[in-house]
Amino acid sequence: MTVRVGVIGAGMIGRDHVRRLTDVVTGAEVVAVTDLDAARAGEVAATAGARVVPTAADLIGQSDVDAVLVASWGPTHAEHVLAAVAAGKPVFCEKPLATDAEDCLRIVEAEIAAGRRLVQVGFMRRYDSGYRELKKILDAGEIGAPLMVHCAHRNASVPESYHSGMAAQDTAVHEIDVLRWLLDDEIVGVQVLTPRRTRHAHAALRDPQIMLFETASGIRIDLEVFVNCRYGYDIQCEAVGEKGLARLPEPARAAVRTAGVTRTGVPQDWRERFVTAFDVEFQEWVDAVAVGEPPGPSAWDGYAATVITDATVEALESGRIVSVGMKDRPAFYAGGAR
Ligand SMILES: NC(=O)C1=CN([C@@H]2O[C@H](COP(=O)(O)OP(=O)(O)OC[C@H]3O[C@@H](n4cnc5c(N)ncnc54)[C@H](O)[C@@H]3O)[C@@H](O)[C@H]2O)C=CC1
Ligand SMILES: O=C1[C@@H](O)[C@H](O)[C@@H](O)[C@H](O)[C@H]1O
Repeated sequence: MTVRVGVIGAGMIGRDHVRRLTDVVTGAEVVAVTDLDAARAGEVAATAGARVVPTAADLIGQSDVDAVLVASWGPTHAEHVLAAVAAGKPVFCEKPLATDAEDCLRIVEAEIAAGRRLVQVGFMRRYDSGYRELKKILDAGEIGAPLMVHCAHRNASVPESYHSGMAAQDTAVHEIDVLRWLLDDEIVGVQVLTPRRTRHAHAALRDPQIMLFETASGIRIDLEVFVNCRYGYDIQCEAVGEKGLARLPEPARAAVRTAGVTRTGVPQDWRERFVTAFDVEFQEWVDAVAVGEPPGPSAWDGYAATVITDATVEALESGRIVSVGMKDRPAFYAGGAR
């Protein structure tokens, strides 16, 4: 079966996912695209031989749209996801599931009422081969019980519109999700430390930040978020356990030796670093939709990520240790932080 996809949002990532669904993934076809900017929608639709539809509501209602991809601005996600669930259609929503925890809960409730898993949130790191290798090592108990995890998330630079809260909401949200999944544990508390500010950050931006998370079982996680590091896009993760440690592999790159030095390139942005993870993420989503299986990261994971990022922003603003106030996980989403 070919999964016919309708796409809401034809901006930077929407355009890239249309290319992926058209040229990389098998078993999918983009049939309709909508964007507030009709010209942009037209341009992107043309690359896939799809048609332009005026609004998101129209697109979700099209009879030949089997599944929906939401790649519009974060504050619009909840409305589109709720409409897709109401129509009984599988929906892939780029992160965040919603910018507000209450909206995330509304989606959770709607999905439970629908009686089957329809929502997948775009946490692509769970599809990265390096993170998957780490997960296998941890699950097999090779390093013993994990005690600490040291992480870094560095971007070369960010636009002027990026504000201090986005370090959690837009950037650390990926670690928050992947660490819940890796450790099969819940984050229960957070503190944020602010070192000396880099002179490359614009005046109102706290950069870098050190986020300290504690899990329910007592694992301590330190995460450096540094979004003006200048040298490239760099993701680090090292789990230390009772009898060893496991470190996320560097992306494979040739080492060049010349003029007395060895050098290995650093990816320049997240698209380059996680391109294969995105490809695998979409192939697995399409395969799951085609056979009616439950998709990947759930609406519950989207809710958890938003609650934890909210607590992280509060910790940054207050300077205090903040407890994460998460509801109990419904049985519908049983199976750990997956
Ligand atoms: N998984 C990842 O690593 C990444 C995820 N994202 C997420 O993807 C989403 C989109 O980000 P970008 O592509 O960078 O933004 P963008 O601003 O480049 O594109 C968003 C597009 O959505 C359209 N749009 C907004 N509201 C709409 C609505 N109600 N109906 C139809 N179209 C609408 C806008 O006109 C724009 O063309 C965000 O939620 C962002 O957090 C973005 C970058 C990386
Ligand atoms: O999702 C992403 C961006 O929105 C965010 O701004 C970056 O910091 C992340 O590395 C990237 O994966």
